[in-house]
Amino acid sequence: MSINKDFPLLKNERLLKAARGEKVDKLPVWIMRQAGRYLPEFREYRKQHDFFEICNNPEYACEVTLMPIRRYELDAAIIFSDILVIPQALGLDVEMRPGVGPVLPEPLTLETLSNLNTKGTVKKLEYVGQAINLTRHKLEGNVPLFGFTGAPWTLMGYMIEGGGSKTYSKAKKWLYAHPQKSHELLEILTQVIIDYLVMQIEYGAQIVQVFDSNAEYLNKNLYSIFCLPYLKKISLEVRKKLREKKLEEVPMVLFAKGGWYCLEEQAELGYEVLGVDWTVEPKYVRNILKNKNITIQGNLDPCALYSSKSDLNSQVEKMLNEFGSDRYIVNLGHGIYPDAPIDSLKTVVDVVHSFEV
Ligand SMILES: Cc1c2[nH]c(c1CCC(=O)O)Cc1[nH]c(c(CCC(=O)O)c1C)Cc1[nH]c(c(CCC(=O)O)c1C)Cc1[nH]c(c(C)c1CCC(=O)O)C2
Repeated sequence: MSINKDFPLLKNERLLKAARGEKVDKLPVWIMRQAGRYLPEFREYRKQHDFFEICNNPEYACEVTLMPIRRYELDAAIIFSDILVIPQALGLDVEMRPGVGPVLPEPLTLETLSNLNTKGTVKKLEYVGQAINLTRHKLEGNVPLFGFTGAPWTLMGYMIEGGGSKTYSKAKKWLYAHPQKSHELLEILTQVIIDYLVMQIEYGAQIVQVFDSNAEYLNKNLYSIFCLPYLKKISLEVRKKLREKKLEEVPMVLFAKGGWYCLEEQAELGYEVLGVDWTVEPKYVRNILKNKNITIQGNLDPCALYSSKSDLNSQVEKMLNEFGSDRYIVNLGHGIYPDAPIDSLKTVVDVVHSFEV
């Protein structure tokens, strides 16, 4: 499959500028899970197509990626896919069950670790690259396009638990009882993630985000042993491989949800942008990261979208004032919920774009 690299000129560089620490005309805003079930047009589309059918088909994935861009003046698109396509490509079955979420009927065990298909894994994910390539063209340069991946620990969690979990105690058991096997798995995932991100960038992703959604179940000690080294390897190796392939570097975002306990350490991993959730105060974040040349992304509580319009207005304004307009990308502190009122998102975007930088 060839890659069409004759890309349209990017007309809105706000988000990439903020990521690189350059001056912006207005604050950039995008929303995690912006292409999702809160959109009536997405729910309609899902009646016709299975979740992974959309992920697998570049034209479907492109169509769904564009839905929020048509409706709102967002400053970035994020390719429609899922973090669990990596476990799938490694040979695990993943089902998306309505009302339940992702289910892996046969979770990974110590015994099946050696059965993972580690050869040609990224080749199997090329359909994501094709979706990115098509979408980058269809966006006509209106906004930049995010690629993304799950972080090693977050993927490990889903693979061992067989889906989401309240405690991630089965996956954490590996960390305490089987540290060697844990490192073996994390290393396998890290290698796939590096090549997966490089592939996405080669196909046209203009910025990439690493989702470590399960950071909140660990602590500084565990995160230092089982996450930080792999996250650093990812940023360093991706950049090295881009240079070797003579591809342009793109900004990298790390979103370690609930990972405030090691924010300072995250700043040393080589990511331009760090995402933070709503449980951490803007002033705390700015203080820890001052003089670190890091852009902050976040952190409105997704539930704030249930507020009245005037309350939502003041909450967003308060957040913008507290973070300040230097090196800041506006987002929620986690993905938008399926029952979020669709007008609330317009309110957020309007407040952000009328904020004087
Ligand atoms: C942990 C995680 C997953 N997937 C993802 C993460 C990291 C972000 C996070 O922490 O929320 C990432 C993801 N998943 C999806 C995107 C698409 C792009 C976007 O709009 O942001 C992205 C960036 C689509 C999706 N991924 C999923 C949906 C909803 C499923 C459906 O349409 O039936 C969408 C639109 C399903 C999914 N996929 C996953 C879960 C836990 C669920 C169930 C929760 C839910 O139902 O909302 C795994």
